Formats: sequence, structure tokens, C-alpha cells
Amino acid sequence: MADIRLEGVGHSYDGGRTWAVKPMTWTWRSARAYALLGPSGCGKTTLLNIISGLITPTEGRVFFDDRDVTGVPTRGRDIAQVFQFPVLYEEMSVYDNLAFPLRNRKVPKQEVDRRVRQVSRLLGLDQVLGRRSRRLDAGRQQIVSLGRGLVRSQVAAVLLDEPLTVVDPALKWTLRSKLKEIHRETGHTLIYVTHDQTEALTFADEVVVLNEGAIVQAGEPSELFLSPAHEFVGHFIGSPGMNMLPAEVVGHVVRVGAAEVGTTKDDLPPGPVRIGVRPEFVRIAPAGTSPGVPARVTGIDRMGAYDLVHTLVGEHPVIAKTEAGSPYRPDAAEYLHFPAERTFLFRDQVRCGSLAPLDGRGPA
Ligand SMILES: Nc1ncnc2c1ncn2[C@@H]1O[C@H](COP(=O)(O)OP(=O)(O)OP(=O)(O)O)[C@@H](O)[C@H]1O
Repeated sequence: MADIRLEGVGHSYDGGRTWAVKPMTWTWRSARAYALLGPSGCGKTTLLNIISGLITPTEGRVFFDDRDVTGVPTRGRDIAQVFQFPVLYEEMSVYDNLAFPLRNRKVPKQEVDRRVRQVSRLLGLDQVLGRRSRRLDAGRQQIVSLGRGLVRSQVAAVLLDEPLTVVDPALKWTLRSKLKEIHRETGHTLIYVTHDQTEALTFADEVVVLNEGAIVQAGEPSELFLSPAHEFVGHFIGSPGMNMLPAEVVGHVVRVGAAEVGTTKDDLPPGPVRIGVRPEFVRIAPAGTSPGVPARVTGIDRMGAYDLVHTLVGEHPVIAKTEAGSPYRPDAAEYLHFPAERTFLFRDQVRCGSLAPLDGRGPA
């Protein structure tokens, strides 16, 4: 296993007119489980293919520890890959498919058997080890593909590109926790590509969020949820995503329309900002509460376990997530309160500060 370091790595498919991956410097640390999360077309597969050697980047160098592998093809990189759809020898048994990557590298027979049985046990394949792969359904075949990716212990990293797409939704949960278990046992470096936040947040030690070819934030799942560094992370993570509302910094006070909602401790030049607060933290307060922002309720989604109260502040929608059976009614005038410790300020989509309570009135 190795640290995988990208130095100024970028890739363009059209001679530099547009960048599928914008030049970036980033290290994937050995033995960690990463999720690479982002919407369709943001460059996830391109980035993965740069690491595996399927693509030589237009710019920059790729290092495995201190070894420059930029020009080294896939087979010279000791990478295991699992794709969206099963890649198996259909006429071989499940056992032989799992054993193949090891036998191919002349691993001793006993060790092959030990590893195959370990992976088979963890993935629940013991009952089908003797069966031909083509006789399994697509979901089960994909689990065997996963096993093939995980069976070698001596790999620089295991790259998984949306590996659970063809797997039954009920099985996905089980497999994700199995993958975590396998990761704990084997200590592989895993990079798991997905556009699904639940998949990313439940699987990874660290989630790397990619948008338009650039890493906008990386961190533990709770960090991305509680402390988004970029508006995109606020929207993309969470369900529903973060509320964004135009506001103004005047001196040290932050205003939404005429309402003062807090101060800023950060030395921010006055002017427009956007405030971001997740629906989970918006509180609906009694009328006239200070600091509060007047809002009109437009609708309520009763979700069973909780309610989503939709409101408009001026013309801007703000959603509050409340306990189930909340008393709010459409068209009612309410006040919204944004807790300072959970409310952030953004300029040009990037977080530039956070809200502080109004009482403090900011630095003297
Ligand atoms: N072989 C190619 N030739 C030209 N453009 C490409 C090629 N492969 C990808 N692209 C473009 O590069 C950008 C990034 O694509 P990429 O497949 O890496 O994104 P992704 O995040 O993996 O998307 P998805 O989740 O849909 O697979 C997209 O605009 C895509 O159209």
C-alpha cells in the first residue's frame, strides 16, 4: 500500500479547451477508505482512471509514495479495480474467479485458498463457490467482482467505480457494511466512486466532494454535514440540502432584509453575502422573537418521522425540518431563527465566515 499523490494533475479531452479534471494537488493516504462523491459528469471516472493508469493526465505527475508512476501503465501499478458491471470469467467457478488475480501473480496455493475463503466468507459467497459464474444473477456476479477486487492483499489501492449499481437496494446496505468490515480486516486503501451521498457517507472514513472537475471539500461525513466549506457541499449533501439566503454585512451586523440575524466575528468587508443554514437547524420561533426573520409558510410535507415546513422569506424559499405533527399552517406568518453556531456566510460560493450571536455585536 502506498500514499497516492497527485501533483498538479489535470486532464482535458479536448486539447485544453475544457478540463474534465482541473489541475489539482491531492494525496490519498494509505489504508484509508475514501468516497469520491459528485454529480454525473464532474470528473470522478476520469480521476479514477488517472490513478489506475488507464489515462495519462494532460498535466501533472502521479506518485505512489516516492515512485513517479505518471507514465506507468495499469499493469505496472498494482491496482485492483471494480467496475459498475461484473467483469468475470463466466465459464469459471466462483472459486476460480476469486483465485485468478492471486494465481496470476504466483501466490502460493495455500495462501490463495486462505484469501479466497476469507473474502468468500465476508461477502457471503461460501454456498456458491463451486458454481459457474454465469449461473449467478447479475447482483451476485457483481459481488464476485467485488471479491476479485479485494482478494489481493498487496495492492497500492482498490478502486471501485459505482460498484453497487446492479445490486439489489436491500443488499446494498449489507454490502456496504461488509466492505467496511473487509476494509478493517485488510487495511486496503479504498477509493469508492459514487454520486449517491448515502452511499458515500455510510461507507467512507473521508468523503472527497468533486464538482466541475475540482475538489471542493474533503472531510469526515459529519464535517461535510455540519461545516460545509462550499455552497455546493451544502446543496449536495443533506436531504433536503442547505437553505441559502441573500444577506448583507453592514459593519459587523448580518442582515436579511431589514432583520438583523447576527454578527460576524470574521473581518469581512461589508457587502452582500449568502447565509447558509441546514433545514435541521432552522427554528420556527414565536412572532417578533429577536433575532428572527419574518417568513410565510407555503406548505408542509408530513414525512412520517418528521415534517418539512416550507416557507418564503421575501421571495426566497427556506425549509425547516421539525418534529412530526408540527402545528404550522399554510399562509401563516412565522419567524425563523438561525442558530449562530450552525449558520455560515458564503461569498462566490465559498464559505467566508460564520454567524455569531447578535448580543456580542462583534469585535469592539
Ligand atoms: N473519452 C472521453 N472523451 C471526451 N470527453 C469525455 C470522455 N470521457 C469523459 N468525458 C467528459 O469529461 C467530463 C467528466 O466525465 P467523467 O466520466 O469523468 O465524469 P463522472 O463524474 O465519472 O460522470 P458519471 O458519473 O456520469 O460517470 C464529462 O464532461 C464527460 O463528458
